[in-house]
Amino acid sequence: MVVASPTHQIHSEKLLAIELPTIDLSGERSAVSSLIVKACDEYGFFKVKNHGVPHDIIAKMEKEGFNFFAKPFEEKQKAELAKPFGYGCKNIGFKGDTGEVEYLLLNTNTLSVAERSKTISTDPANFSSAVSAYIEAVRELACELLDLLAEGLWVPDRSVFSRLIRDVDSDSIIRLNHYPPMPMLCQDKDSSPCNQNKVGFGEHSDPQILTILRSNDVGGLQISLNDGAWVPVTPDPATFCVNVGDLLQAMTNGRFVSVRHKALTNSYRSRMSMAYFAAPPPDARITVPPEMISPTKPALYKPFTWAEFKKAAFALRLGDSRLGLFRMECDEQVA
Ligand SMILES: C=C1C[C@]23C[C@@]1(O)CC[C@H]2[C@@]12CC[C@H](O)[C@@](C)(C(=O)O1)[C@H]2[C@@H]3C(=O)O
Ligand SMILES: O=C(O)CCC(=O)C(=O)O
Ligand SMILES: [Fe+2]
Repeated sequence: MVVASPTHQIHSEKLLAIELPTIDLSGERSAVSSLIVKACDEYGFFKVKNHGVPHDIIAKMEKEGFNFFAKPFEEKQKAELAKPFGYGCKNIGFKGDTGEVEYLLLNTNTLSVAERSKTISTDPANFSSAVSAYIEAVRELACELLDLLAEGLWVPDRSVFSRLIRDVDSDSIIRLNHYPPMPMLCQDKDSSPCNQNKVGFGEHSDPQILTILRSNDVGGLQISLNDGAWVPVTPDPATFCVNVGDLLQAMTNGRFVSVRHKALTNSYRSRMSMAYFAAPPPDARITVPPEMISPTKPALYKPFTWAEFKKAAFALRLGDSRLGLFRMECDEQVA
């Protein structure tokens, strides 16, 4: 993991101005797989370009997202479905977390998208086809990245991770977040500068295997380094931002870390992000490839299913750490 270097500090904001690695997926395969492993080792976050997701598919999805969030609140509320799916505003999860965000959370199953579209759009067929095309393309990207990761880790079973996402019963989800512009907070007129953006989506790690995120050209995403410093991620609509989730941390026996991140609002401009959370089927057992366990690196986590992990995750607050409950030495009852 990266440690904050004082030379990178912007003193007035106490933020670091370092850039995440951007990996060109059109490069030579073994070089690309090594770079991805390096980025996961060092940051847990990286960007990808030449990712193969067609521009028109992204543009259609973004248009549907912006159209939806531009509707009057009463209209959007019609898409409030069984929690956690559907439209949500300010409330995140079941445990009282809040933020300056509104969102649409959908299961990625094609039939489910088609059904949900009826309450989301006045042109459900169009909405459904845009979302399904985006999900399919981003799922392919997630699978390719997971295969490259397995290759870079020298795991002989190259589809050990991607198989879980390709499964028809995969529990992957898609989330569209909209952060309306929010004037900055001024805490103390006389002493401190007015430089505090409001929290849109509070500090957390993503519970799934891998997250593939993109946003419009408005900044807001920040990631936490292991010394507690926050690093803003420069928005770049030409790339996808990829991050390790809790399950990938478990499946690499703690080698890759599911890095905590948060999203702040912008003072002047609307920000929209679209996140694909790649997850296995509920009954999938989360195991570590045998090559990643040795007498010097004994298994860190107890075996568990995604359903068990998800149940534990959704019973916790947004910022709580969940993997700790599944560590070998933890005696707490989690099932
Ligand atoms: C407070 C919560 C919201 C969340 C479920 C949880 O109990 C803890 C994890 C949260 C998170 C973060 C990443 C994704 O945005 C999300 C959909 C997920 O799978 O885990 C959210 C959950 C949510 O918003 O329901
Ligand atoms: O909006 C963002 O950039 C981050 C959103 C996020 O972390 C999430 O939806 O889990
Ligand atoms: Fe997240």
